[in-house]
Amino acid sequence: MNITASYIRRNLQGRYDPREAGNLSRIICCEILGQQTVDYYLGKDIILSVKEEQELESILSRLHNFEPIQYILGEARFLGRTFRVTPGVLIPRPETEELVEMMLKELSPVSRVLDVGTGSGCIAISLAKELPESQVTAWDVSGEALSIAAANSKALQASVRFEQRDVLTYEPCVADCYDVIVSNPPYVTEAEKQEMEHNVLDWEPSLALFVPDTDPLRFYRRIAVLGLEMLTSGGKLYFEINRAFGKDTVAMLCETGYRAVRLQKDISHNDRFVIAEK
Ligand SMILES: C[S@@+](CC[C@H](N)C(=O)[O-])C[C@H]1O[C@@H](n2cnc3c(N)ncnc32)[C@H](O)[C@@H]1O
Repeated sequence: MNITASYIRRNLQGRYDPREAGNLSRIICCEILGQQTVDYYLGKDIILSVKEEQELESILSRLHNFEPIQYILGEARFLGRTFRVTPGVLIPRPETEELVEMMLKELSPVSRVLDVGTGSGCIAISLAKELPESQVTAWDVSGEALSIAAANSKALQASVRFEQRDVLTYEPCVADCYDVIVSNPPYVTEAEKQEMEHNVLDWEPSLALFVPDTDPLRFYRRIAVLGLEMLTSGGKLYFEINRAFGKDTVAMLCETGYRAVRLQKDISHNDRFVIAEK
């Protein structure tokens, strides 16, 4: 193992488990310090300039504070594309990639799609890129998230209309007509905070994460009600959900009048997606 990689691993010992420390060491050496991956795995040493040594110390101190590596890099990968991320937006998750992959298999190529709570824009932009004949609109209440999403859209040359909307208070108008509404809204209950890792709790935006214990389905219920007005007949809802509330979400959608409601598991066998038809 190269000297820098073993120094990084030793430095992160106790803060990260050995597998994660190894992964971080590879990312730092290859993606930040510019070492070729093959040289990294061959254990070749890197000669660091004084500036690079200082940069390495700064990265290690940020990692000691549990800052996610994606915020340190300033980017995250989602379905083969690179998205800019800052602590103003949620870091896109693999489960959300699964949601988009499922949608790409099921959606008509010419769809009017609304993404509620777009964050980095990962869902909306991926759909717009993969379904270029569709019209994609994306809402978020956070101005900071919208400006990052818009920058990502521009960098990836996607066509997405971004609108600042609070879905909890928004009243639809006649122009709101969609074939599909997708959302990965905040869904972590306050009670679940205790089980969360520092890198999420201390760094990712609370606005993107939490819902009150007393009303864990608040976003899903509101979007379902809006969907009754804003979806075309046969239009679909696609939700990413908290694995603890699959059955409750299905029951709520059936009571609200949706049909063909299905609950799907993610790759880790957790209840993770709910799809419904108006
Ligand atoms: C879990 S994040 C999802 C971000 C992104 N769609 C993803 O999958 O990575 C939820 C998003 O909902 C937004 N949000 C929170 N409250 C909202 C509200 N009342 N109206 C609209 N968006 C809201 C947050 O700002 C955040 O960007």
